[in-house]
Amino acid sequence: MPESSLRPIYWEDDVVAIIDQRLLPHKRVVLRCTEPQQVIRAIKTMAIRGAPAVGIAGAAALALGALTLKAADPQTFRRKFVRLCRQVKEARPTGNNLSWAVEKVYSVVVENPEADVFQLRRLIREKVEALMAEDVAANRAIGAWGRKIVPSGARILTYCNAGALATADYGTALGVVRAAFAEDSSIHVYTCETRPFLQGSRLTAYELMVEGIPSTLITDNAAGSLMHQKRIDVVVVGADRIAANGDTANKIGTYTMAVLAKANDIPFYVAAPRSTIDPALADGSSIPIEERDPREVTHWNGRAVAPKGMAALNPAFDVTPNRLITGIITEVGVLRRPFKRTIKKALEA
Ligand SMILES: CSC[C@H]1O[C@H](OP(=O)(O)O)[C@H](O)[C@@H]1O
Repeated sequence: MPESSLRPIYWEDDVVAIIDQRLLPHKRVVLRCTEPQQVIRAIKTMAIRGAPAVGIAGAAALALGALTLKAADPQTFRRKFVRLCRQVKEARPTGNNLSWAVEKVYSVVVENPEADVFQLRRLIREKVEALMAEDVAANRAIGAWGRKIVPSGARILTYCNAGALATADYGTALGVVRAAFAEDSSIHVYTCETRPFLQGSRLTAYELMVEGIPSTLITDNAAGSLMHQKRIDVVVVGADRIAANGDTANKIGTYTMAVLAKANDIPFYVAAPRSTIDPALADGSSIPIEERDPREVTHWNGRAVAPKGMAALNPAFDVTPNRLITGIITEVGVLRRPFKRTIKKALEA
């Protein structure tokens, strides 16, 4: 059992335990994975979700693969392992953390050309555990930097779930909230439900209730009205992929929140570790946007909401242009314009 009940993924000896977030907040079911395909399926079905958590899960899938791959010699092991790395990377396309984590784990294999299969298995497992610890440390640092942008008694609007459940623990946007609350119990969080997967009403609300942080659930449609009534002081969201110029992909609807914040002169911050930044992308125009099953829109809990046969669009993310972003809160500081320069500097820190 992990030290924090909100850790979405943890090791039980050589088993990868994953909380099935599709069933939260009312049921806590743990998926116990012994094969990489089980973890890949958990990522695809969003049993585990959240860019950093998906990266950690992808890395854990590789550690399971290293244990279960049938390879009599290191060459066969390496050949099969490369194939598995490609499979894991394809599990979800938008978040940068998945491919980033796979590359980090694969680098262990490349950097140890003389290692035998047993040594590679150990080195890969150690790398995965290090990535988990590094993500938690990064989130706590994001919280420490981020609390400085939260005014005393602030009413914070957040979107989707960028909490402990979306990372290895503690969260990014909710890491900022946790750090601010630790110093100022008068803050108040407004969490958007975040249709259609309801990460806000099911997961963020769950985290805030568990932590005893004053909070209110709102429909996505209510956000603009609250901002217009001057009932929101700052918006803080997570991210799935940040381009070199600061354009940011995040849950569908984030762009709407950014436009509304701009229209109401409310600061809009993105909170993310550097593992979410994709320096190879000059801007957000080429960030791959995952299209998910339209039934996530037309149905809920297996029951039809829309008429039978109704077509539905279900892009899982949108891209917020950097001009709508006040700052990007990372583990090495709050990045401001010009993002191309400050992001480059942050990646070199
Ligand atoms: C810590 S940022 C997590 C990020 O991932 C979420 O997407 P999904 O639930 O589809 O994995 C959302 O965009 C969050 O902001």
